[in-house]
Amino acid sequence: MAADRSLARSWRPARSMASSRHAVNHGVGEDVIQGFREAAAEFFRMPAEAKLKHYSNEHNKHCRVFSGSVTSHTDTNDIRYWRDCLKLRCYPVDKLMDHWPSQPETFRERLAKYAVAVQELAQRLLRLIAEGLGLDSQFFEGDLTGGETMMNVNYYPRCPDPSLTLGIRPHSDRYILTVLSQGDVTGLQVKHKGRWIGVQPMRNAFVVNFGLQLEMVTNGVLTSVEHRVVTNSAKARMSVATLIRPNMGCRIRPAPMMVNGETNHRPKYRDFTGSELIEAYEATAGNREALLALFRIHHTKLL
Ligand SMILES: O=C(O)CCC(=O)C(=O)O
Ligand SMILES: [Fe+2]
Repeated sequence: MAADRSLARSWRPARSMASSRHAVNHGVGEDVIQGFREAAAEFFRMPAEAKLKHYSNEHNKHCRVFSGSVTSHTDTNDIRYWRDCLKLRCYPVDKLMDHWPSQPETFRERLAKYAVAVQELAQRLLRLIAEGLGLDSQFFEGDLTGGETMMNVNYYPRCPDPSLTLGIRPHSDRYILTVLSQGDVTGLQVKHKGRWIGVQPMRNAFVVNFGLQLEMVTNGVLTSVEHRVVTNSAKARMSVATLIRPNMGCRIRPAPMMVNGETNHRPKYRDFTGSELIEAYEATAGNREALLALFRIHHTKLL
């Protein structure tokens, strides 16, 4: 497929690559991206009462609005989180769209187009990642990515004093892959060699972030990206994160192709289910090191 070759040239990962990249030439139409972004922005512009009916802190709901975010267990100061989030399950669309907000009127139709296009892009990226790792190109298909896809539509209002707030705490995403549309306002930062570095927005490009599940499935070859969002006093910001998820009951383990008996290639992580991953993620507030520690195998050294 021509689009695949062009995406591969711009994107194909090497072994041990950096864990957050921009995807361009991705084949998702500007009308699809901007169409959904406009509908989502309109959702957040609705009066508080209209949004309030979706408000919930129940994690299992298919669609909910909430504000702020839990305090990271690594926070020692009193940071406030400056975010409203519309969190919903977005794919497969036919099964889930009745749960989505019915206002604004264009919302469901535009989300359906966006969710299908981004799902297809994620599948193409996963095939390229598998090939880049020397795995079968279909390696990630099936249980590892077969759960209902999640979406965070994040809205960060202008903040009078950004020094007192964060948009989102430092975290790695939990699953295989996140495809993020960050719009054209800065705010996303990734950790690189111990420092936070801003990811400059590129119109219509997607930021692709590797998640913790991918880090463990590749036995640490592809590392998950730690990221956070800072606020600003000049402009509100909106991002749309699409998270590809496993079937919750399936067993997840380092890919057999990536482990063997040699010291450097022993399995670094034990096997676990998608539900265990979620539990561990909640317990560690998405902190990469703390979460990986819960699944790490400690091999005894033979003298
Ligand atoms: O707003 C962003 O750019 C990042 C959002 C994010 O990290 C998330 O929803 O998990
Ligand atoms: Fe994230």
